Formats: sequence, C-alpha cells, structure tokens
Amino acid sequence: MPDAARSDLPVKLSANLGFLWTELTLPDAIRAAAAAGFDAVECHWPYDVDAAQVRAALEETGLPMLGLNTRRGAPGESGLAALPGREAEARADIGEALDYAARIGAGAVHVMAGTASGAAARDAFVANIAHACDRAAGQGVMILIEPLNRFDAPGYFLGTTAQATEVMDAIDRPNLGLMFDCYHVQRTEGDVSRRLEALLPRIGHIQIAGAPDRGPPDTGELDYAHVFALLARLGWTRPVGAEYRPGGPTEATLGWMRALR
Ligand SMILES: O=C(O)[C@H](O)C(=O)CO
Ligand SMILES: [Mg+2]
Repeated sequence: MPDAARSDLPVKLSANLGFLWTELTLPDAIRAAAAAGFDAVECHWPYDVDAAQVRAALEETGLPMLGLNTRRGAPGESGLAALPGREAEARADIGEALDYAARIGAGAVHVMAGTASGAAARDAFVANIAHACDRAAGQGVMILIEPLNRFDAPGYFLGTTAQATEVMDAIDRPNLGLMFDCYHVQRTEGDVSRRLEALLPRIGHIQIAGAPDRGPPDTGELDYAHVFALLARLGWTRPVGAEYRPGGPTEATLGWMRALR
C-alpha cells in the first residue's frame, strides 16, 4: 500500500497480532500487516518468540510495535497485578514485559490485572501499577490499564472506565494511560463516543472491534466511520488497534479498511 494512500485514512491503524494473522509466526504476521497497509502493530504475549527476530521484522517493514501485555499467569488468572500476596510475581512479569519491550522498541506495556475484587485487590493493583510506571519511565514506555467486559472476562478486576480513572487518579503517574477498547466499553458501558470525548486526555491507546461479537469493525452495532470521524475531529493521531477475531483468513476481513479510507 503506497504511503500516500495510507495517509488518506482519517485515523492510522495498528494490527493486533494477538488476533490477526495468528496462523503465522509473529515476524511473518508483522510482514503481513505491513503488506496489508497497517501503519503499526501491537501484540499480546510475544515471550516465546526471539525478540531479535521480532525486531528484525519491525526494522524490515518500518512498522512500530505499539505495545505488548504482561503474562496472563495460570489458566483463568488473566494477569497478576491485582492479586494480593502475588506482588513479587506480578513485578517479575512487569520486569519481563519491560525488558522485552526494550529489546523490540515497543512503546507501551499493558499490565494485566487478573481476577480479583475488593479493597486488598485495589491496593495491590495501585501499588503494582505505580511500580510499573516508575520502572517504565526510565525507558520512555507508557503503562496501560484496560477495563475488560464482564461477559468475556467475568471477575476481572478492572471492568469499567470509571473504575480505571479512579485508580489512575490514585496512581497519578504521567506515563500511565487508559487502554480504551471500544468493544469492551460498548459491551459493558455503551456511550462510546461520549466516553471517548470525555476520556481522551487520559487515553493511551484505542482499540476497535465489532460489538457484540468481536468480529471485524464493519460488523455489529458500532459505526466506526462515525468513531473515526470523531477521533479525527478530536485530533487523535496515533494508530488505533484493530483487535478483532477474523474468524478466517485475516485478508478476507479487511474490507473495513478500504471502506473507512
Ligand atoms: O482482550 C483485550 O481486549 C486485550 O486488549 C488484551 O490485551 C488481552 O486481554
Ligand atoms: Mg483490548
């Protein structure tokens, strides 16, 4: 895709390689995203892949890696940052994610909270995220926290944008950002446009998918032509992450990119 055509997009796009091109190795998925015209990539858990190979694919394609996640922990845990008594493990995972981010030049780490609730969980989360921010600041990395919807992630500590902003106020670090996933927000809270407007200064990254089925952005009840026009009006210039389940070959689902161009 020529650069001139890409720059006509009202909003730049990042391919989430946790969901797109999962049949490929991570380096080859980066190449596929570049060939499809994405401006950036992001991933979930790259830890089994040699960071040098990821870095080589990023350099070869010129795509930035926007971010990656801390590990999920044991099956069903979805992260450790809000688990009282697991601080040492949570911080080891944060350190690992930051080290990997440094090796591939990634700009953000999403610290996963885990399944927990109550005051002790909040205290653990606030302390662990503050620790992550302080450690990340030295390498110019942003720490992201992301509310997940209660249907896909029942019991996940962080469920709403209101809860996220409450803990962000308590943590009070300049390199802490909200991961605003329009799909999760729509499933749990709705009012996506108004929430984007209100929360924009606190948002570190935006993700999209069709709702309620998490298919391509041109399926479901959210109108991303409207959302993209709003983001352009609000002056959002960073790539928006396409984090949807293609349900088949990714290339066959990219019509929405052409439609939004
Ligand atoms: O599921 C999501 O929306 C995420 O963005 C994620 O990082 C993994 O849970
Ligand atoms: Mg997401």
